[in-house]
Amino acid sequence: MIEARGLTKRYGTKTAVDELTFTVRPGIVTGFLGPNGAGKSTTMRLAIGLDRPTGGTITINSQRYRDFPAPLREVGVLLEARAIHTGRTAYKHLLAVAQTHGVPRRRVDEVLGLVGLTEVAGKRVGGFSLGMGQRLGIAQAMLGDPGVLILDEPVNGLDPEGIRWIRNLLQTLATEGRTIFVSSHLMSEMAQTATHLIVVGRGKLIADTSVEDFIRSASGSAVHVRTPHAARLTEALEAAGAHVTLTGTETLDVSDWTAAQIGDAAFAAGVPLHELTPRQVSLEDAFMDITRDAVEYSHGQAPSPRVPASTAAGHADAGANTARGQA
Ligand SMILES: Nc1ncnc2c1ncn2[C@@H]1O[C@H](COP(=O)(O)OP(=O)(O)OP(=O)(O)O)[C@@H](O)[C@H]1O
Repeated sequence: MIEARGLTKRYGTKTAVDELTFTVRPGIVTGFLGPNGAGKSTTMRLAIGLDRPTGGTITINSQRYRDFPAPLREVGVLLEARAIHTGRTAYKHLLAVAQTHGVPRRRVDEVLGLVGLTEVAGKRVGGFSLGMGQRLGIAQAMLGDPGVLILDEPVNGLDPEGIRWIRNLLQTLATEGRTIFVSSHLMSEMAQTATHLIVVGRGKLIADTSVEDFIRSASGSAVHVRTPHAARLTEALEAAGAHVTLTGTETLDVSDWTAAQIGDAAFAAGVPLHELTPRQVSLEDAFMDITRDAVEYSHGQAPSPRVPASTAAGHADAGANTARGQA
């Protein structure tokens, strides 16, 4: 279990992590999602003691990382930028790490087998492809057979086969009861790997939700309606139980009703319609929508008018602990 409570990290005037509170539970893969610069790497670095928080705490199994007598046995870590001695063979590299942490030699063979590198164990790491390098990084993280894994963008730059492999491995390791915390800036990737999502933007918590809830709300449809009598139609639809968002003087969005139902209700209320357009929202769109403010801020652009599609309403429903209001 990983627990962040009011976790804050400032670099000068820059707040990289801003009062983050979340819990990463064992037995499932938890995705840590956010656009570039959202504070994911910083949070992970704080978790493993590579940096000290300006405020708040982050603990692993109720302890700070630096208080573990044998951290390798508690937490396996794969950070984005890895420093590996490229002249060494994969076997020698892992053996060197194992020996400095009191891990028996046979465990090196085990982790090489686990990540499918047994055949190339005698090859120099310098000649490894990106995918092989990632496998080696994961082998190293697994050396101490830790109950917690923290992986920063492990599928970055991998081919589809490599992505599928990591995905299956993480799910298997989670099923064994481990805590798996894995960052990414791609929603579609996380949707297929993780069970739970923690979404950050500009260092703040945006959503803490199950992937299932996120998908259910994001893929819900909305219908865009234009009518010269928007207020009257809203009243009629709401009286009939529809969820309506007025988006302009003549426009509204209706979620969870079909275009036919809305058309019939408008006809019954004697309201003319000028437009009736169903909209489907993709997962990636939903993610872009909830992190849009954070991305715009980091690019220094003025906020554009929000497209009030079903994602906005969907997001509000998406998580048990949706925290957009604080962002
Ligand atoms: N050592 C540092 N000094 C100053 N600013 C930093 C430092 N480390 C990170 N930052 C800033 O903190 C913010 C969060 O960075 P971080 O690398 O944690 O984000 P991220 O979500 O991991 O992004 P990415 O996906 O691009 O790696 C960024 O604006 C970054 O420029």
